[in-house]
Amino acid sequence: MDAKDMGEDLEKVLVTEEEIKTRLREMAAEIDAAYAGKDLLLVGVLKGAVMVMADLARELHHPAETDWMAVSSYGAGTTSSGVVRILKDLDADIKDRNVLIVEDVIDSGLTLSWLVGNLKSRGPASVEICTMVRKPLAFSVDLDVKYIGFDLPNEFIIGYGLDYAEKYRNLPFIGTLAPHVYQD
Ligand SMILES: O=P(O)(O)OC[C@H]1O[C@H](OP(=O)(O)OP(=O)(O)O)[C@H](O)[C@@H]1O
Ligand code: HPA
Repeated sequence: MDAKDMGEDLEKVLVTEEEIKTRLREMAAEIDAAYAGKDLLLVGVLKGAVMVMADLARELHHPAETDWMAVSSYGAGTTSSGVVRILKDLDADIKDRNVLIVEDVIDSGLTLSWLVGNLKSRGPASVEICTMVRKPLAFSVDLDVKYIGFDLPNEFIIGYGLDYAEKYRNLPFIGTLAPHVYQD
């Protein structure tokens, strides 16, 4: 799917496919340097992080392992409920392991603050966060985010894993939707 398939539904492109690729390469280089000679487990948060995980993992030289969690924090709408439930837990035991959480977006920060607390309670050697997008609301939450693709304004975004009612995850760029889509 691409911009031309969106017709009138696309408002604007905020981050192009090329910009995402370039930034991912830079982030992968930082992660390679930080974890050189160390164990590394990438933990993707389903479903949004699928694209970031797939592309980031392939940019890494590190033989990192991957695992997945599914948590529910958003319903079908566009605001966080703040209530987080584990829908699918990790397969791996993370005791004494270096965990790097991979996310598509940190918005209110509620999902990640809960997840970091949950993972830290399992006795890992370290827990860090890598996200493609961070939004300004997350500044009000005490979250140390080591690797950030892009800081974007407080608008609802779609593409590159990010959905509106499960659609538009398969866009190669990050953008916003025309207002009529929400009203239809
Ligand atoms: O910082 P927050 O306000 O908590 O929002 C961030 C969370 O919201 C999105 O997931 P979502 O619940 O939409 O599920 P999805 O990844 O399956 O789309 C995103 O992938 C993060 O996990
Ligand atoms: O802006 C967003 N878009 C899609 N999913 C999201 N989950 C949190 N914020 C967003």
